[in-house]
Amino acid sequence: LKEEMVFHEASTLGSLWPVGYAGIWFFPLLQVISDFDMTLSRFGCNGRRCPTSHNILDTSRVISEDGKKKLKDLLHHYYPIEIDPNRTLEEKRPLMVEWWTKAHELLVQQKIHKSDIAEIVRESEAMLRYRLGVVVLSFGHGVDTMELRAVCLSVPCAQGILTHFKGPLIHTYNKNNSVLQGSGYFQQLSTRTSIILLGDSMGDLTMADGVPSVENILKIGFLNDKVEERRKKYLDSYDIVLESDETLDVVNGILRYLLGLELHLQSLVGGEGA
Ligand SMILES: Nc1ccn([C@@H]2O[C@H](COP(=O)(O)O)[C@@H](O)[C@H]2O)c(=O)n1
Repeated sequence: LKEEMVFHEASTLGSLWPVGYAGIWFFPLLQVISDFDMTLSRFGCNGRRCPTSHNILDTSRVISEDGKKKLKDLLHHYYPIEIDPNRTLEEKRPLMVEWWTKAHELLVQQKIHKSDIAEIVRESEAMLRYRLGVVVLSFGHGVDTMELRAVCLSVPCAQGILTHFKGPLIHTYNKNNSVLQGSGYFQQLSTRTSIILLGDSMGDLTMADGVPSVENILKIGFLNDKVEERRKKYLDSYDIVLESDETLDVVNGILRYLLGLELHLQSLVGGEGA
């Protein structure tokens, strides 16, 4: 069964639950909605920060020294705002748009070749917490949902060169159905009324807004940075808070538990897959 759970590539919008899985009770009712950066990917390793999707590009060999400096200055200015527990989300939203917009403008100026991207990602220090063997709706942004083995750069390219970023802009604090409009994603999964939501910021809490007929939602928050200052807010908002945990062990434990229940129920009625 574990093998059955390692199937499609993660994080493609519109993907369905693993083909061939015979579950009949819990799993057809379940969807996982996850943030990508610092949630599926790691925040740190051996005492060092791991890069975000943006950081991978920002610090790579395809960016000029001047470009790198400007992108770094933006990070140093806006990241403290992003994680400031004393600012409201309303205050943060326009500033995040400002950050993403300025960063994207700088990236476009760099004339990045699409063909360089996969190698840049391979060369980077980005790491997944775990090779999650299930299909997830993953909220990425800008440099868009980047798998670590091969990047799908969701940006239009002219002759393979980055020309601009496609909208809608998804940043840390606007992740909800408004940015998925027209994708039909939530409609496709409308029978999956139980949700496991994974995030690392207060902005990730709204990722399931717009899912029709939610019956159960379990929100799991990774508290990676400024743990002391932000603990209370996270505990008030997430059902489970994982502090400085670079694994997906808790999530996998929950999925395994559900799978165990599923198999048990199937065996009681002599169902398929028992
Ligand atoms: N130009 C940028 C913009 C954002 N970031 C970082 O990416 C992270 C994205 O995390 P989410 O939880 O929103 O998926 C965010 O924490 C920003 O710090 C960046 O590095 N460069």
